[in-house]
Formats: sequence, C-alpha cells, structure tokens
Amino acid sequence: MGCQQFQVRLLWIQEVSAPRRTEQTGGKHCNMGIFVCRNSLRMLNVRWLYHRCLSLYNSNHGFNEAKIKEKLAQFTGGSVDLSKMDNGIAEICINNPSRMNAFTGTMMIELEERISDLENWKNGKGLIVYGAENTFCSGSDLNAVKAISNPQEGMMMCMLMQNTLTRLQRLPLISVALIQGKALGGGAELCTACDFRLMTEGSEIRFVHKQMGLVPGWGGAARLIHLIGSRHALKLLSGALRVHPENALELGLADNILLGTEDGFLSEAENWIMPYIKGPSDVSRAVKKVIISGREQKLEDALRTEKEIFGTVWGGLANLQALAKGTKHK
Ligand SMILES: CC[C@H](C(=O)O)C(=O)SCCNC(=O)CCNC(=O)[C@H](O)C(C)(C)COP(=O)(O)OP(=O)(O)OC[C@H]1O[C@@H](n2cnc3c(N)ncnc32)[C@H](O)[C@@H]1OP(=O)(O)O
Repeated sequence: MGCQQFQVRLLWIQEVSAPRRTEQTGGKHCNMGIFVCRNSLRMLNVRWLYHRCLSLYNSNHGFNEAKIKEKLAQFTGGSVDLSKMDNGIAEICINNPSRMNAFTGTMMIELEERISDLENWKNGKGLIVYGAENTFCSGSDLNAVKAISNPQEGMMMCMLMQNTLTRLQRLPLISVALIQGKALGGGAELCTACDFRLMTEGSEIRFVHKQMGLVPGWGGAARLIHLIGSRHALKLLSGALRVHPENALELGLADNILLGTEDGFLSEAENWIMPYIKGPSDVSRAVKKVIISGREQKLEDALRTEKEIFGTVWGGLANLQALAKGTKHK
C-alpha cells in the first residue's frame, strides 16, 4: 500500500483500533508479554508512519523541514494560541493583531506544533480557528515573504504550510473557521482547510494572490475547487474578488452568517458547532474519519476504510446504550 493510500487508514489504526485489537488477540492464544512488546513496536512503527504519511511532503520530495524552520525562526512576532476545553472543543487563535494577524515565520512553526498537539488530543471533538481582535488573517507576513523570495525557499515554506493545513483538515475534529474582518491571501487559504466557515457581517474572504503576482500555495486553490467547483474558483482567483458573507453563502463557501450575540462571536460559533459534536467523542471522531476517507480515497478504498471505522463503533458503549434505551428518531 502506498503512502497516500495509507494516510487515511492510519487515522483509525493509530488510536481506535489498536486498543480493541489488544483485547481481542491478547487473551487466550498469545503470551501476554510477547504480545504487548510486539504491539508496542507495531504502534511505534504506526506512529512514525502516521506522522510521515499524514503529511504530503517529506525528505523524499526534497523537503527539508529543519532547514526551512530554521529560516522561518528568524521572522518573529505574534503567536498561535491553542486552548482545549472540557467540552471537547479546542480553539486556535491566530494572534498578531498589529499586522492584521499575518503569519510570521515563528507563527508558521507554532501552527504546526499546535496541530501536532491536537493530533494527540484523544478526547477532542471540535475546533474553532479564529483571529485576534476581530479580524481573521491577512496571509503571510510580507516582511518574511520579502526575505525568502527565492523560489526554493518559497517552495519549502509552501510545503511546510501545505503539510500543516492538510493535517489540520485531516484532524478527527469537526473544524470551523470563524471569519471576522478579513481573510486575505494565506488567510483565505487557511479558512478552506476547516470543515465549515462562519462569517460575521462585514467580513470578507479574498484570494489576493494574483494581485501579488502569485497563485495560492498553501493548498487553497485545490481545496477551493472542492468546495465551490472550478468555475467559481477560477473567478475568485483570477479576479481576486472580494467574497462577502451573502455571496459566500450562495457559493457554498460559507455555512452561516453570524449576527452577533451578547456573548460574542466565539460563543456563537461554539453554539453553532454543538449539534455536530454532540455525544461521545469516539462516535463524533468516527464520523469525521468516514468523511475524510470518502473525500480523499478512491471509492473501493474508501468503502474498506468505512467498514474498518464502522467496526470501531459497532457494539461500542454508545451503540449498546442507544440499543438498550430503544432510541427512537421521531
Ligand atoms: C501563500 C500565501 C501568500 C504568500 O505568502 O504567498 C500570502 O498570504 S501573501 C500576503 C497577502 N496579504 C496581503 O498582501 C495583505 C496586505 N495588507 C493589506 O492589504 C492591508 O494591510 C489590509 C487590507 C490587510 C488591512 O488594511 P487596513 O487599512 O485595515 O490596515 P493597515 O493596512 O494599516 O494594516 C495594519 C497594519 O498591518 C500590517 N499588515 C497587514 N497585513 C500584513 C501582512 N500580510 N504582512 C505584514 N504586515 C501586514 C500593515 O502593514 C499595517 O502595519 P503598519 O506598521 O501600521 O503599517
């Protein structure tokens, strides 16, 4: 099985099926010690493959992660803040308000670290990505961009960000971008890596790349086409069009327009996501995983993965409780 096919299968192997398999095969037939040892080695191997394969680029593709991170570390400022709450929702705040939440080099590195943290958060169900001080994100920090304007370094930065945003998209969490103010350039690309987009009145998503003599490089073009189709995507990119909330809703780029409550937009976004993450985390995560496999794999592979994920919830606690309660769906 190639790395690409392996990626989505690893999503469930890594965390869900392993413990159940331990119970099933560890009983009668195996010597427990040898079994645990083999299983740990297998899991170490799987973990290594998991991180290598969930990313698109590694050294085989000429990607030198350490080198580009060393370069990016020179461009400091801002932060990417993560908070994980007891209700299973995490929040990532893109925090660099003096530059309209543009991504400095250190923020790109931090985003990758926060995604790693979330990959290891086994009880998580939802994620809200938002920008500090009522604006989303204005893309790359232009100061950093100017300093790494040779194609080789540009492509390394692009590979790092594609890896990170692809891993964000593949998290077993239902993710929402809360867009207040502007989502420009890389900021527009970031919001397409979330499952849903909620926009506030007066906000805009704008792929400004063409006006910068560029095309999207963080995976935003490919994801935009999946979201709204190639005709509309072509218009947005070639015209560097401003997409306002009503227009985004019509295009299928936004999922809702938030009007603002007393508690603020963040808690409105939390309320919005709640029905989708209701219930036990293993079921909610399994739902996201079947969607990822359906989206990313060929039909036959997706069907097989769906069967495996199904096996992780069938006869599980939530399933047995629902059966015992005689749950009706009126
Ligand atoms: C693949 C991704 C792609 C790439 O890296 O290849 C990119 O993302 S390229 C970057 C695309 N983004 C931009 O070009 C944004 C440029 N900025 C603007 O258009 C405006 O600043 C805007 C519309 C975001 C805000 O305009 P407004 O009038 O409301 O405020 P200011 O212009 O005064 O901005 C306040 C302050 O923020 C600084 N700023 C804003 N964006 C960036 C940025 N991307 N990088 C660095 N700094 C940014 C701006 O310069 C102002 O700073 P000041 O010191 O007050 O001049």
